[in-house]
Formats: sequence, C-alpha cells, structure tokens
Amino acid sequence: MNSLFEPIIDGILAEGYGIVDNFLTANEVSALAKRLHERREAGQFRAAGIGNQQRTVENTIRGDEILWLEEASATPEETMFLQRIGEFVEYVNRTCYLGLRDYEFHYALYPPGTFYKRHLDQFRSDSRRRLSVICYLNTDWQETDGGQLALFLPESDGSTEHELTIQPIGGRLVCFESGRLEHEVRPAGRERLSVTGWLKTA
Ligand SMILES: O=C(O)CCC(=O)C(=O)O
Ligand SMILES: [Fe+2]
Repeated sequence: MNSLFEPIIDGILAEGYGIVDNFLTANEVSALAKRLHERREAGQFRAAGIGNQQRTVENTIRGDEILWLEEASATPEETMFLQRIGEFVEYVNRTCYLGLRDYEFHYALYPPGTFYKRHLDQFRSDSRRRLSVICYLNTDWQETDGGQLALFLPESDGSTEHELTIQPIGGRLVCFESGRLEHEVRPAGRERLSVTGWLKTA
C-alpha cells in the first residue's frame, strides 16, 4: 500500500495536491458503483447542500446527490474502502504529523448536466477538514464526457494561478489540502460517480 500512498503525500507536500491511479482495482470500482446504484434506487440519496449550518440545496452551485457512508451499515466493499482510507490516514500521520483523527466519506452522483461551481471545502466555522479525498467510480470515462475536476493552483509568487484539469477515471484518487485549493467540477455529459470525503483533525 505504501507504494500507493507515498506519491500522494509527495505531491501534497510539493504542490498541495496528489493524484494516484489504481487506488481501487477495476473490480473494486465496479462493486462500489453497483452498491451506489442499489442504494440510490432504494431512495437513500439526497440532493447535496451547501454550507454546514443552515444547509440549503442550491443546484445553481452544485447538482450532485450524496449518501454518507456509515461504518455500522457498510457492505463488504464499503468496509474495504473505509479500511484502505484508514491505512492511508495512518500513513499520513506517520509521515506528515498532520494529527488526523477522523474521516467522513459520502458517495456522490452527478446526473448528466450537473456540476459543482468553484469552491473551497473548508467551512468557515469548521477548520477540522484538512485533506479532501476523491475517488472516482467511473468505467470507460472519455475526455468528451466532460466532468473534469479543475484545481486552481496559485503560482508561488501568488500573482496568478493556473488550472489543472483531472479526468474522473475509475480507481483514481485525488487528494488536496481542503483549506487551500479552490476547485470545481465541470458539467458531465453522463452520470459521474465518486466517493468523496475529508480527513480531519480533532
Ligand atoms: O468530485 C469531484 O471531483 C470533486 C467534488 C467536490 O469538490 C466536493 O464534493 O466538495
Ligand atoms: Fe470540493
């Protein structure tokens, strides 16, 4: 596992973000995607809100539907995912002393045409979110499907920024500092699936 975790951390330390492919195998991706669809068909998903106090649904800002993962009701593939994240958290704490204590993850489904406008993941009133983690569950994603994640990376002198666009390829994991990197999800032409979460301090 360290061979997966190390490049993520190296990337975060050097540039504020890390990307690794095959964090999940193709089989794990399809098992989680299948479970996501079953849970959505069972009516467990909700339109995502914005803000953490008065949560409001605002589909001009974000159009995804989400379901939080709960350890107690997790299926085997969900438990496997959360365990792998737990190992990653241990690795981060050993190598970077971020003092991570907790994590929270939700499934996200973006119906065709939906997006998430440019934002920062840290709530003003909750700075415990240190690292944002997104793991994609899309099979055969093509560039023409859209749905890229754009990261807005400041130049080191702070004068300008450049954009990095990332394809939401199944099994790929993206991790970045929640309080620092603004980002957005571009509209996708087909359903776009992921598990998204935050590694938090106490
Ligand atoms: O799905 C993605 O690529 C990013 C999602 C995101 O920014 C969020 O849920 O806060
Ligand atoms: Fe975000």
